[in-house]
Amino acid sequence: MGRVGVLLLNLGGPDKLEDVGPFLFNLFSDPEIIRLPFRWLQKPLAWFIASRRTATSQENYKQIGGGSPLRQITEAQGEALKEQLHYLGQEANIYVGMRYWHPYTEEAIALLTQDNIDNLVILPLYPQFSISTSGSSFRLLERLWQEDPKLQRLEYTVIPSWYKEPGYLQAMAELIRQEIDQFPNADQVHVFFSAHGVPKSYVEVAGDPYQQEIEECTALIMQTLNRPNPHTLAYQSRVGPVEWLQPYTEDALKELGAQGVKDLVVVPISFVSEHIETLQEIDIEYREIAEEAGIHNFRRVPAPNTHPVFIRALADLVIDALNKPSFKLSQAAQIKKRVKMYPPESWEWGMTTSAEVWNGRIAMLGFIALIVELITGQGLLHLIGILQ
Ligand SMILES: C=CC1=C(C)c2cc3[nH]c(cc4nc(cc5[nH]c(cc1n2)c(C)c5CCC(=O)O)C(CCC(=O)O)=C4C)c(C)c3C=C
Ligand SMILES: [Fe+2]
Ligand SMILES: [Fe+2]
Repeated sequence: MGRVGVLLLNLGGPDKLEDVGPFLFNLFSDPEIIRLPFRWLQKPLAWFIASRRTATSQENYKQIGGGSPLRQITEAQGEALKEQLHYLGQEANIYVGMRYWHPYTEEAIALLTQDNIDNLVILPLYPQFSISTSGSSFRLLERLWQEDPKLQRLEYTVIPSWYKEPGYLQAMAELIRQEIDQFPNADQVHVFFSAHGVPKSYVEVAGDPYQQEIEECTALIMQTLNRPNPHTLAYQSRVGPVEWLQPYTEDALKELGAQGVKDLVVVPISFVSEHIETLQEIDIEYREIAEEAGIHNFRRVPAPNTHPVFIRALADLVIDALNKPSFKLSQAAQIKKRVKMYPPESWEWGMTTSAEVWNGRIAMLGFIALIVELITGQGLLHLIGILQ
C-alpha cells in the first residue's frame, strides 16, 4: 500500500487574542460561510465584519483563557489515532489541516507531499456534513488538487461524514450516561442536544444535508444510550439577522424551564473537541439562561476529545476507508449537492486560501466597502444579512 497518511480536517481557532481578528477575517472570507451575490465583495465585507466582531469575540476568548484549545486537542487526537492505528497493525502519519487558522490545510498538504505519502485518507473531524464545514474544506482541497500536479498522483479517499459510526455513538452514549448518572433521578433528566446552527437557506435552498444528519445522529445516540430520558434537539451560535435552523438553543431552554424542567444535561453534538462554543457559549451563556429559566441543575456532557472509544472509532473509519473503493472529492461534492451553492464556473474567483491573513491591500478593499456601506446607507450589508 505504500506510505499511508491521514489528513484530519478541522475549523481551527485563534491561539491567542491577537489572532482573533485575522482568524475571523479568514472565516468570513470563505464563500461557504457568507454567500454573496457579488464575489468581489467577499474580502472587503470579510474585513468589515471581522473588524466589527473582533472585540466581542476577543471578550469570549478571554473567558476561556485567551485562545482556542482546538489546535492542542486536535493534535492530541491525531497522536492518539496514530497510536491506535499502530495497535491495529496500520502504520500511518497523521496531518492536521485547519480551515481558518494554523496549521492551515495548505501547510498539512505541503508536509504530506514532503513525506511522500502514497495513500491518503481525508477525515473531517465533523461527524455530520455541512456545506459550511466539511464542504468548505473539501472545496479548498479540490482547488489545491487542481493546482498541484504532485497531488494528482496521490491515491486518496474521502470520508464525507461518519455520524453513524458505532464507536462514535457508543462514546457519546457513555459520556451522556456518566453525566445523567450524577443525578439522583437519572431517568428523568432532560437530555438536551445542542448542535451548531447554520442558516436555514443552506438546508432549504442549497440542499445541505446537515439538518437531516444531525436529526438522525441524535436519534441514533438516544437509541445507543438506551435510557427512557426525554430529549430535545436545538441549534446554537446563530450569527447575523437571517433565519437559522430552529429551535434556537436559548428559546428551547426557556421553554423547558417554563415547563418545569429542573435537571438537564447539554450534549454538544456537531463537534468533537472542546472549543469556544462549549466552554464559553454553553458553559457560561446558556447556563445563565437556563438558570434564569429555573433549570437549576445544569450539566454539560464533555466533547469526545481523546476518549479511547472515540479514538478507536476514528481508527476503524480509517481502516475501513483504506479497504473500500476510494471516494473522491468531486463525489463528496455531488452527493452533497454543494454545486447548487454557486455556479461552478464562478466559485474559484472568490475562493480564499486560509493562508492569507489581512494585509494593507485587503484593508484598502475594506475601506472601499466602508464607503459603499456609507453610500448605500447600511442597506447593502444588512441585506446581505450577516452583521450583528
Ligand atoms: C459543525 C460545526 C460548525 C458549523 C456548522 C459552523 C457554521 C458556521 N459558523 C459560523 C460563524 C462562526 N463560527 C465561529 C467559530 C466556530 N465555529 C465552529 C463550528 C461550526 N461552525 C467552531 C468549532 C468554532 C470555534 C473554534 C474555536 O475557536 O474554538 C466563529 C468565531 C467565534 C465567534 O466569534 O463566535 C464564527 C463567527 C457561520 C456563519 C456558520 C455557517 C454558515
Ligand atoms: Fe462556526
Ligand atoms: Fe459559531
